Amino acid sequence: MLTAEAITCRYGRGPGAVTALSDVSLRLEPGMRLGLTGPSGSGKSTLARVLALLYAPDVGCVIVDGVPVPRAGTAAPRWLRRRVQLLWQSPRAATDPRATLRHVVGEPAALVGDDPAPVVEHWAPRVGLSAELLGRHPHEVSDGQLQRACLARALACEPGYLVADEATAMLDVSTQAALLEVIAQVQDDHGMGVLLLTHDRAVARHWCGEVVPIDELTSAPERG
Ligand SMILES: Nc1ncnc2c1ncn2[C@@H]1O[C@H](COP(=O)(O)OP(=O)(O)OP(=O)(O)O)[C@@H](O)[C@H]1O
Repeated sequence: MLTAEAITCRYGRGPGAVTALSDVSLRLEPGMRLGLTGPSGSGKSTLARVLALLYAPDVGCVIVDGVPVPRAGTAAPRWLRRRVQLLWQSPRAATDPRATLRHVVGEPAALVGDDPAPVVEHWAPRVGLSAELLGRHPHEVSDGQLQRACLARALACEPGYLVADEATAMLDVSTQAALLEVIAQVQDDHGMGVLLLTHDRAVARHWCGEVVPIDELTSAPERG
């Protein structure tokens, strides 16, 4: 289970500080498909980053499979960070423009000193990336193709939980459906929990077993 317990997250200090999340609690079970909806600025990306252990909250804690994540100042161990993978809204911001898609997909294996080739061979076809596309750089592929590479990279970590932050928002309807179908298939095979954060309630309702508006978990962002 991936748990956020009473998370409060602020940006800045003093009178200009923004409270992006206030006392948010959430549970994501393995195999669950949970949709979290909210308008722009409601704190979705902040929550996504807290859950993916990229931001330490000011108050509260994240618990991954029963293991509380260390507070700010102490890096969470790599195995814990790999358990929760984040699929970003913008694949271009999440990839090195100099890396080929093959390197993007193989990155998690390379980082731990494993041979990336078998990992790429396994995951690229699953997300619909051909060998020819794998040889291209981000500027030589479409957003949808690059997001497929980012999805393969996330899945190559064999995460227990996938947090998708507006991950299909920039894609056309058919590419969006294809990507969600890949996630659904991998979820069926591996039982990972998926949190879909989106402003699009129709997509969330169509795809998720349960949909919760973020303002039911938190107060709206406020000054101070
Ligand atoms: N680095 C930052 N510094 C200061 N304020 C920030 C920062 N990042 C986000 N915020 C503020 O925190 C609040 C929540 O932002 P967040 O990006 O989490 O919302 P969101 O729901 O993901 O929005 P969007 O859908 O537009 O990405 C907003 O008021 C935003 O302006």
